[in-house]
Amino acid sequence: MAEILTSAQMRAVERAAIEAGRVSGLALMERAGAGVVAAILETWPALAAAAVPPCAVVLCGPGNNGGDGFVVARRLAARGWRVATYLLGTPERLPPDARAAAEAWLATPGARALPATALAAADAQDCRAGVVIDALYGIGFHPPLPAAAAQMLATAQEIARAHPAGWKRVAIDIPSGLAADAPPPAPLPPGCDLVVTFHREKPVHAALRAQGVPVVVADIGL
Ligand SMILES: NC(=O)C1=CN([C@@H]2O[C@H](COP(=O)(O)OP(=O)(O)OC[C@H]3O[C@@H](n4cnc5c(N)ncnc54)[C@H](O)[C@@H]3O)[C@@H](O)[C@H]2O)[C@H](O)CC1
Ligand SMILES: [K+]
Repeated sequence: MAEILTSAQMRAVERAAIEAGRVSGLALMERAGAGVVAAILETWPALAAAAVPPCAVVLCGPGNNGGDGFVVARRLAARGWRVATYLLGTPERLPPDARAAAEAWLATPGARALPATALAAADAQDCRAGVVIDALYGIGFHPPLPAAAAQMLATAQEIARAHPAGWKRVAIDIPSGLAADAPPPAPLPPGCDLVVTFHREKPVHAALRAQGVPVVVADIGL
């Protein structure tokens, strides 16, 4: 049974690797984003093989979880997907690694990088298959969930419900609104179809799996 790390232990592992010069925060973010994309394509091969490029709606939060979302957006767009990101906050206030990831995404030709207030379920009605990606909050989250974030997650559920056969809901690291180090409330808030975390599971993941939520642990070289 792989060990479970608390959020503080995870940060310590990350910090030690960065301070030892083995890796940068931005490289970890890039590996995290690549791990999320790999998990999506392995979980739903039909999306990878779709004749019509799938869509991705990426909800990006104010921190490095949001930064992971920008890496995922850029990598899916590079595979020909139709991608739009919605940022809760402003690029200027992102932490450095997330800002760099946002700028790399913004430099992508045709990148649709929108504010959170622009998110509407109608955005995706002409797209029959894709993923809604929750990159709002990860291990840095402490309840309660801000109303603006809750509204984005509710819209994401509407998008996925519009084409239930084709749209999947993916949470980066942790479904936003849940604390990393505590068991989630029962019943869970509106679900997600896949959670992709990094390096090791945190306490919340064991409980999510016990409630039937698939959890993939992506190796990010730590
Ligand atoms: N740990 C690793 O090895 C890696 C982590 N990555 C990703 O980074 C996030 C953690 O990022 P962080 O910036 O610390 O926090 P979040 O993005 O989870 O949260 C953003 C920000 O939001 C603020 N906040 C927290 N709770 C609330 C609240 N209730 N209301 C409003 N605002 C809130 C708080 O200030 C946070 O800083 C991790 O999950 C991974 O996705 C790396 O990319 C890869 C390696
Ligand atoms: K998340």
